[in-house]
Amino acid sequence: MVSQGLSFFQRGYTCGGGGNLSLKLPDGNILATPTGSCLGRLVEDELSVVTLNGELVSGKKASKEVGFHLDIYRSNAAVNAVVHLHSTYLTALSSIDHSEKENVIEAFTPYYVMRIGKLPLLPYFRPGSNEIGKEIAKYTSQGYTAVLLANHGPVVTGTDFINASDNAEELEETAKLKFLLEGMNVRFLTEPEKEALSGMKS
Ligand SMILES: O=C(O)[C@@H](O)C(=O)COP(=O)(O)O
Ligand SMILES: [Zn+2]
Repeated sequence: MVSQGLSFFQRGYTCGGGGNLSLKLPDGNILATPTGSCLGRLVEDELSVVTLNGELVSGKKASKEVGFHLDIYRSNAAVNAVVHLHSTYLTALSSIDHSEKENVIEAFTPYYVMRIGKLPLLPYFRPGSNEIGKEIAKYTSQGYTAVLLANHGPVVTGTDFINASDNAEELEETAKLKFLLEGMNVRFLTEPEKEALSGMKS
């Protein structure tokens, strides 16, 4: 988590104190980034360990978003890691008033289909609000890999921490491509092409 946080930071996927990370430990507790921490300067001994009910076991006070991380774990047993970033292109996308909110990135690459598939836009909530987790869980319980919090940024899950990180990076690059392709005659994947990729989850 420390090295991946630094990698996210160095490659511009996060800056300042934005974003938070968590993963499920073998004993069922959750390792999370402390509140106010910069992902580029995480300290191993300071990482927070909390129970699935949110009680602090060790380390510093956990992220103010640890509640939504826990709601996600409780919503879907296949999720073993959560990555929340304020990455530039996804945060820009989250700040557009989309009329269609069930999926704000129509697929134009197979990698997006294999890792994410659909990206719902959730309403705006104050960061740290208890309501965020309830809204996200409506989607993660159905198997969605990622959601976008309006005027805030992405929340991305994975079967393990590397998978969640790779999913978050692929999603940010897809959003970047979407903006690069703005106004161009994009060829979107057809339904049969998307169906042929189902079961090819990365
Ligand atoms: O946007 C926010 O304030 C939080 O969602 C966030 O990204 C950082 O909060 P902490 O994890 O509590 O530092
Ligand atoms: Zn945030």
